[in-house]
Amino acid sequence: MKKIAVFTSGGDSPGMNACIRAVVRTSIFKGIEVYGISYGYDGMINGNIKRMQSHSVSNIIQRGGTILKSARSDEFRTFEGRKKAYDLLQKHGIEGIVAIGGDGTFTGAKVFFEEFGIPTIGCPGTIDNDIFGTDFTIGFDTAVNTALEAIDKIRDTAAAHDRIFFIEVMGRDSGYIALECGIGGGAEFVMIPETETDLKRVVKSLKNLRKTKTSSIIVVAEGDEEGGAEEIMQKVKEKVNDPEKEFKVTTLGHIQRGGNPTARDRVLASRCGMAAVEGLLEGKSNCMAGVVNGEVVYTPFEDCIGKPKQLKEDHLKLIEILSI
Ligand SMILES: Nc1ncnc2c1ncn2[C@@H]1O[C@H](COP(=O)(O)OP(=O)(O)OP(=O)(O)O)[C@@H](O)[C@H]1O
Ligand SMILES: O=P(O)(O)OC[C@H]1O[C@](O)(CO)[C@@H](O)[C@@H]1O
Repeated sequence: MKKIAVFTSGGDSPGMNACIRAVVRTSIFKGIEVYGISYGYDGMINGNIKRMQSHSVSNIIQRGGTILKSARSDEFRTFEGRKKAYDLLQKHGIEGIVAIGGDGTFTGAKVFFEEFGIPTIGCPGTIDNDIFGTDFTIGFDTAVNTALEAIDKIRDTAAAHDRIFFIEVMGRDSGYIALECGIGGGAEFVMIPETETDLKRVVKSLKNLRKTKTSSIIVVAEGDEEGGAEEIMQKVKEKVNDPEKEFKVTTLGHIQRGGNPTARDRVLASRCGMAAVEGLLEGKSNCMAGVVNGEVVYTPFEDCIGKPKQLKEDHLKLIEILSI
């Protein structure tokens, strides 16, 4: 293999740059040419591709976002779009691809590999941590710490004014961020898409609030089946029906996707990026390089996408027991 390409796709995540850097520098170390595709699959279709050198990735390890930009591409979902992407890669003589992104990115990569056969390895770049085959995804640790910092600050006001705060964190289909910062932020309740939300229990607890505590922090993953934080707050407020109790909502939003990656994310990104290039050179394909129990592991895309990543039962129990 003499030429490979790397791109980032789906939602950006802190650590993607560290991963790009690892892919570029490992390739150069191994004596192969490396190309960067900008704007994910759209860039692959439109020919947004350029050769990268070691200096192309200087001074980026500490930066959030992605120097290769990211996009969600509708055209790549069509066979015609993917054919255009294949023709473009052929034109440049690309023999292997590193795809940095989430489960959608890997779904696209799997379809593309099955149709056109260009060897592809993924790196798990998403804040959601919802990918099977890696204990953590690149960006998750940073996102959780950002959310946690915000929750700590909100807690000051909650405590000072005896308020009930519903804090919405990201996670369209996944409760990992909510659960982790709910534990770390000492939340009374965490509402996530993976488990049934029992609003009656929340209402009962808030009705009795003054007997035990004076304020409350409730973390809501945006994809909870009962709705977002605003909708859930309205439902709960109506049932609690107590004008003495003050309800507030804060939506953290994209603040969670930005910022300098933590040490954990930089190291994970560097390991996955290097492993992706090494995997391609060893003949691996149609799989993701992740880290499980401290070791690099290659997991077929099929499993990364198809197998659910189980939330830890003891994490759910922690919230219930420690918030009494
Ligand atoms: N079934 C599919 N066929 C072809 N391409 C797909 C398919 N599913 C997803 N893709 C491509 O992958 C891109 C990225 O997917 P998506 O928008 O779901 O983000 P993601 O990789 O899951 O990242 P995040 O977890 O941050 O949202 C899509 O915009 C689309 O171009
Ligand atoms: O920035 P966008 O395209 O609105 O995407 C937001 C989504 O991206 C994620 O951050 C990562 O998949 C989700 O948690 C969130 O719902």
